[in-house]
Amino acid sequence: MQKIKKKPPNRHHIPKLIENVPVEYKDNVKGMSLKMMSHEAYGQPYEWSTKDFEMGAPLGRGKFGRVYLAREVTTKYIVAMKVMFKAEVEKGNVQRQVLREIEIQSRLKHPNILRLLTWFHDDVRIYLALEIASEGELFKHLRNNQRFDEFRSAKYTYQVADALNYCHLNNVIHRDLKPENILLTSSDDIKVADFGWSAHTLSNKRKTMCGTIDYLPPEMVDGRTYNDSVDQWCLGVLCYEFLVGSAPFESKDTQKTYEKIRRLEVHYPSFLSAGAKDLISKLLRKPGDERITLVDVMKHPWIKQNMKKRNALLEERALKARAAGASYVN
Ligand SMILES: Nc1ncnc2c1ncn2[C@@H]1O[C@H](COP(=O)(O)OP(=O)(O)OP(=O)(O)O)[C@@H](O)[C@H]1O
Repeated sequence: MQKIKKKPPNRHHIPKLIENVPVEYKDNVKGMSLKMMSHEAYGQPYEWSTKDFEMGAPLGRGKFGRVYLAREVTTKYIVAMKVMFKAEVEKGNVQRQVLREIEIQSRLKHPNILRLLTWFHDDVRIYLALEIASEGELFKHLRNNQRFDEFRSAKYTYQVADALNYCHLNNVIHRDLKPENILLTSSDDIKVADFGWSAHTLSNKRKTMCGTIDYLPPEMVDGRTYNDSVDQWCLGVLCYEFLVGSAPFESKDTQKTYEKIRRLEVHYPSFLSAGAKDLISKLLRKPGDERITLVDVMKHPWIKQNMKKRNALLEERALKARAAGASYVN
């Protein structure tokens, strides 16, 4: 059978592209789309290089990379540019993980997964042009707030479940979910990041940092084989940490943490609602096949009720702000 080649969108597609864009943003999105379509790189093979980007302020620093705000010269499109030194990558013996991060992250296209827009390298460095998540690490927000309320936790849990479900449908297991690997956008939406680092991060951090073993599922603690249900376990730990402010198996002593995980020793504080407890306990099951599916997480009554209440609350606030003549943005 002949393969039908999908044509990239062109100017005639603009009305369709901006169909669902809120009226106040239509002109901006239209302008940006036109600029992108007239770019030399549009729909063509193109060799990106540092010449295409103006580098701005630093956004953060990882083990092997520094991340900067950057702007594509022609379109003025803002990205987060992760710059890694080849020598450091080689010294850390993480070439495979970098390739994996590039390979996985550039093919996953989901609203709650951080997009790798393009990448290139020179003799010394590797550059990853990533979608911007201007609110940075979720971890920072969690520590600033101590814990999130149920509305916020339910929304984030839903978005992470949606992202993971998409990964699993595409045969990708994240394996290293934790608030440090989740970024937040200016519209308070989740972007799951850090793909391809899991194997490295776990084996490395297990020795060096106690914190990261808190998310290990029992099958990994015991060195048994595992499948994608490890991500459901991690989602249970994450949802607990959103609501309580610390991970359920956290302990000063590594061995104690392992023991708590093995014994499924979870303390549910009294302020947790019955619905939240129900969802977390359905994710934190020792046998992987007993863990609630990600689709059922998204349909769980606690998630649905809280998302509904949150939307109603936001609408009410927006209406009040509009009535007061102020513009309300969330
Ligand atoms: N797309 C992005 N948008 C905004 N800020 C970002 C983005 N990507 C990374 N950052 C910021 O840069 C920091 C470092 O990111 P990076 O991915 O290098 O680090 P990491 O995940 O901590 O490191 P590693 O992958 O080496 O374990 C992040 O903690 C975050 O604050």
